[in-house]
This record gives sequence, C-alpha cells and structure tokens, in this order.
Amino acid sequence: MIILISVGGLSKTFTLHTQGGAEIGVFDDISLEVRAGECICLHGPSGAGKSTLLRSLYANYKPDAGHIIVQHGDESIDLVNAEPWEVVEVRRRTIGYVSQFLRVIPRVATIDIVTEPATTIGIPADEAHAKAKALLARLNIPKRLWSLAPATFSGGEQQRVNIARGFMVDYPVLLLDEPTASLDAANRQSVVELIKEAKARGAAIVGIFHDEEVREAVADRLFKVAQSSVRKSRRNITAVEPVA
Ligand SMILES: Nc1ncnc2c1ncn2[C@@H]1O[C@H](COP(=O)(O)OP(=O)(O)OP(=O)(O)O)[C@@H](O)[C@H]1O
Repeated sequence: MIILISVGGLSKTFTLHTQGGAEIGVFDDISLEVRAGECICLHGPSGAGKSTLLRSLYANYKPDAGHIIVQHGDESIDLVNAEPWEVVEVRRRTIGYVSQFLRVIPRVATIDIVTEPATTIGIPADEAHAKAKALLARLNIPKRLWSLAPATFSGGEQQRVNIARGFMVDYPVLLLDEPTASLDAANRQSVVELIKEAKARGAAIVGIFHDEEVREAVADRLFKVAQSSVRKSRRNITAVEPVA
C-alpha cells in the first residue's frame, strides 16, 4: 500500500511569549505512517496533543523537530520545512481539513462556500455546483438555506457545511477534527458513509473521533498521542517583565 503521510521524530513545544516565556511541551518523537485507504484515529486523554498533531499535519503549527513527508502528486514534500507557497499548493490539491468549527468570510452563500475548494483547482463551475448540492442534500442541509450565509446557522448545520466543504475535492489525504461532535444520529451516519467512501477511493485519513460508534465504524487503527516525556512548564527567567 502507498504511504501518503510519513511522520518521524516529531516534537512540539509551545512557547507562551506573553506569559513570561512559559514552555508547554506537547509531544515528543512521534512517528506515524498513513497509507492510502486507511483511517487512523488519534486518541489519548484531553490535553494529550491530538489537535496539535492534526494541526501540525496541516502545517498550521510548525514542529520543533522531525519531518512530515506528504505525497503531493509525484513529489514528496516535508511540511515541516516547506515554503509557504508549497503549503498552499498541498492544501489546495492534496490535504483536506475539516476543523471543528466553520470559519468563513461573512455574507458568502453556503453553496459558494462549499463549491469554492473545487472551482479553485479548476473543476468546472456546473460540475462543482452539482457536487456541492448533492453533498448538502446528503448532509440534510435544507435547500432554503443554501443561498444564505451560514453565520446564523445552528452549530450542527455549520458543522455539516464545513464537512460538505471538506469533501468537495477528492483529496488524497483528509484530516478530520471531531467531524461529528455536534451531530445527531442520522447526520453522524451520513458522515460515516462519506468517510467510508473516501477510504474506498484510497484516501489516507487521520481523525479525532470522540464518538465511539463513529470510531468503530471508520477507524482501522488507533494512534495513541501521549503527553511529552519532556513535558515542562517553566518560565524563562531571563525574560524582562514589564513594570506596571
Ligand atoms: N496555540 C497554543 N498555544 C499554547 N498552548 C497550546 C496551544 N494549543 C494547544 N496548547 C496546549 O497543548 C496541549 C495539547 O492541546 P491539544 O488541544 O492538542 O490537546 P487535545 O489532545 O486535542 O485535547 P482535547 O481532547 O481536550 O481537545 C494543551 O496542554 C494545550 O494547553
């Protein structure tokens, strides 16, 4: 099986510059491979670093050490050291990310928000619109909402718009951060079906699924994210504190 993501020696520490340089060691020396067609579930206690790892895989956070090699077309790109333009390209064509919350430009219609990732990579507008409508219908977003901006939608509706957007392009890699957190049973099932279809077409998926039923339905492997063995929280004593 083709390995689409290969992580090695990955470590991440946050430095809180506005809080006296306190350092939060999150994880240390993580190694992980994700193959085409498999879904890996990140698990571990609250605060273990699951979201931080997922965001690092999307190059939102820069790890302190290690590599994240992603197969991008014919190329292998290390996201830890990639140029910003390479990260943009990888996100457009290779890695899709469904965050917990929808963050969009105000006043843009739902249908346009969902369609955009496809038209950006050159999929014809009519084809993209047809797919967006099919996804919104599968995710039970009422038709009357499609032309409205989602700012006023319920939490679950916004999450489903976010999922529709994330599944618009057949990304080779999908990162899913609690995609079913605020959904009812019927909608959870729709998301499970979408994830299974993505696996069947060969997507490599890494997700955080707190819902046990969803996890059992989609995950092939669990990957335990453990708190860093070098976890620390110390103040940088050389930092100069402002005098009030
Ligand atoms: N942007 C940030 N700046 C500083 N510290 C952060 C940041 N993001 C996360 N952390 C810290 O990193 C640690 C791991 O957080 P993370 O959100 O990755 O955990 P998690 O395993 O996803 O937790 P949960 O299951 O509760 O969502 C926490 O101690 C958190 O305080």
